[in-house]
Amino acid sequence: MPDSTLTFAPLETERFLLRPLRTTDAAELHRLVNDWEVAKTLARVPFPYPRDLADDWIASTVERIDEGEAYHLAIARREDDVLVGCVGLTRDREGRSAELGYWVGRRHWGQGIAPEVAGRLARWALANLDLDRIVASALLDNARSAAVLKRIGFRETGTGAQDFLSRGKAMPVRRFEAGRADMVIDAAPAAPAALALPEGGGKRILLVAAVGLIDPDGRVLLARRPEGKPLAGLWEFPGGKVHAGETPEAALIRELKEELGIDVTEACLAPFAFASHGYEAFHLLMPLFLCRRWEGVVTAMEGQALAWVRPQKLADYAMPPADRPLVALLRDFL
Ligand SMILES: Nc1nc2c([nH]c(=O)n2[C@H]2C[C@H](O)[C@@H](COP(=O)(O)OP(=O)(O)OP(=O)(O)O)O2)c(=O)[nH]1
Repeated sequence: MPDSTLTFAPLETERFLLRPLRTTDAAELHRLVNDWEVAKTLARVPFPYPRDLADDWIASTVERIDEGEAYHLAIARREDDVLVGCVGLTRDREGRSAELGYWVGRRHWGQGIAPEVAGRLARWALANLDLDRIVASALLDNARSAAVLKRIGFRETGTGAQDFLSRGKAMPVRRFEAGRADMVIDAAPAAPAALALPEGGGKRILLVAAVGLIDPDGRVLLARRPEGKPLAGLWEFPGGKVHAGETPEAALIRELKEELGIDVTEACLAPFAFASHGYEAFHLLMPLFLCRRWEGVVTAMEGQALAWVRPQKLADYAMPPADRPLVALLRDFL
């Protein structure tokens, strides 16, 4: 489902708004990018940069956002909408990957803008587009750009050569890659007590209750983990952590009200199976219930994406590793 520029909600960072480019940005964009110090680091930017190209480029970015192909956005200061550079992500046509790029106008260097905006766009993309990995590259001698990528969680995967329009030749580059597990999550909440290592060293057991809600057509509800949470972008069974003093059933009844706005009674929660999976920081123990009856209309109360999925199609959705055995069981059962 492609985003439309009209509905593409700008991404906010602490100091900037990442928004679609507008025709009125063309003059400033041209001024900033038609600078050898900027252009020489960019593979797809000619130098000198013709003024008309700024208009064409802006029009093409708008089209490509509409088509869900690429998200090249203006980096605009929140306080006065001044354009300071661009950050972009281009999807691979076939695979579940995309390429990240960015530049900042020379007069705005030295303020830590690139990690702030590139990290935001990468985290947004992994949480909201069906991607498993983001790649990026930096010129071999561009230590600053390599440091930006590492700071936001990218791993270096090797070197290669890439054609640089601005240089009129191929140049050696360092290649980087990040997946969901690599991304540094901003303002991550302090690890809940349940995630801390117990005395003695072993992993804590984290108890999470989850449910397969089944509609009258036999479809199962999946919810997408939102940006900012671990495993963001993966699809999961609705549910959440069991709080101290709660039963798994009570936790689910609470979570389903909070997350989906529906009322479920304990009698309608049928125990089905469980997941037991070792994550790096904890060991997940997750009973999965099935539920076919509830009161109210399933609504994404927290803005999360929801999908009603036919059992045979469940495998098309990227889910946390703990869920894989559950999906197989559910498909056979339904
Ligand atoms: N709800 C749910 N969680 C899953 C599934 N598979 C899986 O590995 N998990 C993991 C992801 C998380 O580490 C953990 C659930 O924790 P959570 O952070 O979503 O729980 P919560 O809703 O209570 O969230 P919060 O209030 O702590 O933000 O269980 C699944 O299918 N459903």
